Amino acid sequence: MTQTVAVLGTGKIGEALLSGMIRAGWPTAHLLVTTRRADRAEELRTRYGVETVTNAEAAKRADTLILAVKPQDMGRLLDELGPHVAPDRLVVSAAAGITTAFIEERLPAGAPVVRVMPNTPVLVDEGMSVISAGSHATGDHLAHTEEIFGGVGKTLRVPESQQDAATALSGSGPAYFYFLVEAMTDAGILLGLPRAQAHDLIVQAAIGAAVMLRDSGEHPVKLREAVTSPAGTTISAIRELENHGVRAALIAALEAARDRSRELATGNG
Ligand SMILES: NC(=O)C1=CN([C@@H]2O[C@H](COP(=O)(O)OP(=O)(O)OC[C@H]3O[C@@H](n4cnc5c(N)ncnc54)[C@H](OP(=O)(O)O)[C@@H]3O)[C@@H](O)[C@H]2O)C=CC1
Ligand SMILES: O=C(O)[C@@H]1CCC=N1
Repeated sequence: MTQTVAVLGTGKIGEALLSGMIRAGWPTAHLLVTTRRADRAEELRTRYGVETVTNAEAAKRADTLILAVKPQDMGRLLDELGPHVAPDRLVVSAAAGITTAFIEERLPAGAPVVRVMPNTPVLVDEGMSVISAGSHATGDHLAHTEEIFGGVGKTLRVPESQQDAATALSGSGPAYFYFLVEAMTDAGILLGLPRAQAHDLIVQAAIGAAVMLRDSGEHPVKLREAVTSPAGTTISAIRELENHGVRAALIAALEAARDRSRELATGNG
């Protein structure tokens, strides 16, 4: 029997997941969504043909509840949900920083909780979802979570102690690549190329590089060396990247993201 899944807080990541589940063949009759605003509910009904309900109704009717509100809204949502969640319901949180312990404290004793950090490429079925079990979640709960998120990309199980780091790398990860593309497109403008052409060149270089990274099995250093001819163009660029501390900047940036995820654990932000 198909289980019913509810997405609570259907914003950017909630909608990305919802659309992916529908693409993966999840029957819309077994999907529920909740929103804070009526106009957003209307938009989702029209776009996906899914039923929109209150959080309390979702808690009563769905077998699995996916919480996709901001970390700062999680405490309030759980206060509203807590009394309506039966102990056999699986609660999956996609919120950055929020621990399974934070959620468990606000649900009936023994409720199974799974923490997941997805990323926006779930929209194109190339997501990465990092999954950790709370203290009452079983192998079956993890497998069910993988079934949902595996339909829109890869999944990886990690101990919850690694979730803040995973959030810094893969939850936020796409943003760093968009930032690089934006900056490199600006460089193309400086070098005199039309913006559209600069954009296309950089995006195709990014796609080509990403596919080679994924499919060649080669270490990134090897792939970079193959581009870097003696006394050539690439090494001149690499020297500037090193001179400007780009490697150190990336390490510091991801450390800051990891620290911010830890701060969000309190739900106060
Ligand atoms: N964006 C991303 O790339 C990723 C985000 N996440 C996590 O996903 C969560 C959501 O992020 P994101 O989608 O970007 O944020 P959004 O603000 O786009 O989505 C959150 C949605 O939840 C709604 N909401 C808030 N409170 C309630 C409530 N009580 N009942 C129903 N709906 C509610 C908000 O409504 P309203 O519009 O009225 O505010 C909003 O539409 C965050 O916890 C984030 O850490 C995880 C991985 C990646
Ligand atoms: O920026 C954020 O907090 C969310 C979590 C990971 C990606 N976006």
